[in-house]
Amino acid sequence: MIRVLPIQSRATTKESPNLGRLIVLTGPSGVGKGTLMRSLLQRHPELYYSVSVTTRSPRPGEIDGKSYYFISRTKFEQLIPEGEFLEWAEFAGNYYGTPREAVLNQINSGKLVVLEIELEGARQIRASFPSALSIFILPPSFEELEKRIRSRGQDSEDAIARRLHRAQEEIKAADEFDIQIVNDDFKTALNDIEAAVFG
Ligand SMILES: Nc1ncnc2c1ncn2[C@@H]1O[C@H](COP(=O)(O)OP(=O)(O)OP(=O)(O)O)[C@@H](O)[C@H]1O
Ligand SMILES: Nc1nc2c(ncn2[C@@H]2O[C@H](COP(=O)(O)O)[C@@H](O)[C@H]2O)c(=O)[nH]1
Repeated sequence: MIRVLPIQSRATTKESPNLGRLIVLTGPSGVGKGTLMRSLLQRHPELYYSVSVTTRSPRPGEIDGKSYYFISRTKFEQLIPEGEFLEWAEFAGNYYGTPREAVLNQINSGKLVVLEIELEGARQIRASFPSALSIFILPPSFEELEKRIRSRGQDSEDAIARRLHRAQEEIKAADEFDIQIVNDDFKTALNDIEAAVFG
């Protein structure tokens, strides 16, 4: 049986200096969130990266339990009412969610916990954890975003179209978040994220 912990509020976090903090990295698909995240984790292995649950099929090279926990739609839909997700959303035809218990345990043990998630989930986290640091990653241009999604070579034409369509809406929401960083020069963007998290 998995124990469901209460969601931490801003007040709880402020009153308990030993508690960790959530950091949310969001932005359109293909902007480079995952690549930036991996580099950030190499520089700072003390960060805890939350492995998400998804109903998407694994891409070549993706490992269950490391890239994602890959589960069926039926299983995901069972887990939602059981309160297993801190946030969840449907994105480009698949479900994605953040495992609640693992993340709350890490925060409670004082860790900085990093989530790399899409817009709707990031909004849910902002509502539940007002003290979370939220960072929106922007592409230098829409054309460059499309180039990056295509150069990754891992999505069907249909998936690319859905992701680009969604990206137009997501980019409009950038101002909702604490910090906006343009991922043009990779190292500059990485340094900017590092400064936002540790500065
Ligand atoms: N600053 C950059 N300049 C050029 N290419 C980049 C830059 N940052 C990332 N990329 C490349 O863009 C592609 C997409 O990056 P990545 O998969 O990290 O995006 P993402 O935002 O995590 O996408 P998704 O949300 O769909 O998982 C990759 O091929 C990556 O190497
Ligand atoms: N709301 C959530 N979004 C998530 C989560 N894990 C990943 N994502 C986002 O989904 C899209 C698509 O990812 P891909 O791996 O299929 O390219 C991307 O924006 C991810 O950041 C999650 O747990 N919750």
